[in-house]
Amino acid sequence: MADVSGKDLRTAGRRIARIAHHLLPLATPPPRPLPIQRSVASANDSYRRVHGEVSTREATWIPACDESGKEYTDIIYEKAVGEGIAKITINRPDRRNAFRPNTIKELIRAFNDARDDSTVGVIILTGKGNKAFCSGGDQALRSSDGYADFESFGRLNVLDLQVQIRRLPKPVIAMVAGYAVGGGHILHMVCDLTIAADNAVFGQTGPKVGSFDAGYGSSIMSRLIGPKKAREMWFLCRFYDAYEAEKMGLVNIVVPLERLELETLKWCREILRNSPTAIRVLKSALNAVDDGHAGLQELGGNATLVFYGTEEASEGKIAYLNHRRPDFSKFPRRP
Ligand SMILES: CC(C)(COP(=O)(O)OP(=O)(O)OC[C@H]1O[C@@H](n2cnc3c(N)ncnc32)[C@H](O)[C@@H]1OP(=O)(O)O)[C@@H](O)C(=O)NCCC(=O)NCCSC(=O)c1cc(O)c2ccccc2c1O
Repeated sequence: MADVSGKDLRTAGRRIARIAHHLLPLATPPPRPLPIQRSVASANDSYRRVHGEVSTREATWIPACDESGKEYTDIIYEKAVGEGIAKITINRPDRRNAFRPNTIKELIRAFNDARDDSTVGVIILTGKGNKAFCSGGDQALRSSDGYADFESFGRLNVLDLQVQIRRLPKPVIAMVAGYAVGGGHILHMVCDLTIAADNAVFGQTGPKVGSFDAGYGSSIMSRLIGPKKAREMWFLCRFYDAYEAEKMGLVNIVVPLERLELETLKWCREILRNSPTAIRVLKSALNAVDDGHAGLQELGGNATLVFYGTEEASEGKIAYLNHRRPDFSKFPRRP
């Protein structure tokens, strides 16, 4: 039997007592919990003491571009100075920010840039002006095979954009003033969060104008608001105000129009205080089931990405490069 000193026994005793304290039912009844409101408030207070207030000041936006160096005509792409926030604005206000294929191509370029820019942690998607976030596909350009602007064939390239937003490893926040309808409503739904102004209006119009989105536009909506409400929204094509949308779970918060950007910035800054890797993995985890194999692939890719940073993964690579057997013996096989 191994030698066990009195000190070892005392240390073990203290450890057992500490663990038991967490596991056993308490002999005396626990103190009554604080009313929920007060305990949340005091938790928030202590968070604030350590981290400080989240700033609600305006951002300084500067124009951004992507590596193609091409000008944008249908969108405005900006980054906030020193903040890690990118803002992408659909800029066709005279058409209620309806998108044409070129708009989508520009959006895809800007989102790609924001994804690859490691100084960017959160992306805001919005529409120019207060009347609309986006009114969907430009119906004047609709042809028998999609939407066509400068080309002789049609496209439904907004579907690529939807997938891009879902897979983008950074939170995308829809900042909605005015109408988010048709394909514009689907765009806000595929974003991670939606901050709505009190003048926001949400709805599908497809069946009214001879269209439908049977992809994310249906499945994600059903997830967000439930199958019955999703049927109501698609079959009746009614519009809903911001508060109804909030009640349905379509939006995270409704704020006065004049506070829309400041509130959105506050949410961005609060997210940016948190671990980017945790957020990245959580976004893919939250999408994984709904996105099927593609969702698992995204989540799995994140696991590999994190694993590559470990000594265990490096051992495999170094052994290969040095033409020797890898020695994984020192790495724990955790329970
Ligand atoms: C959004 C509105 C409710 C706003 O009404 P309001 O009264 O405020 O403004 P006006 O109606 O006067 O509009 C001002 C001006 O903008 C033009 N406009 C607005 N929206 C569009 C649009 N989507 N396309 C083209 N033009 C638009 C409007 O004509 C006016 O111009 P004037 O020259 O006449 O002054 C209201 O505008 C509205 O209901 N808009 C239409 C909404 C709509 O039906 N959108 C299309 C749904 S289908 C879709 O988006 C879609 C796109 C895809 O890429 C898909 C891909 C794959 C599957 C499905 C897809 C899909 O369904």
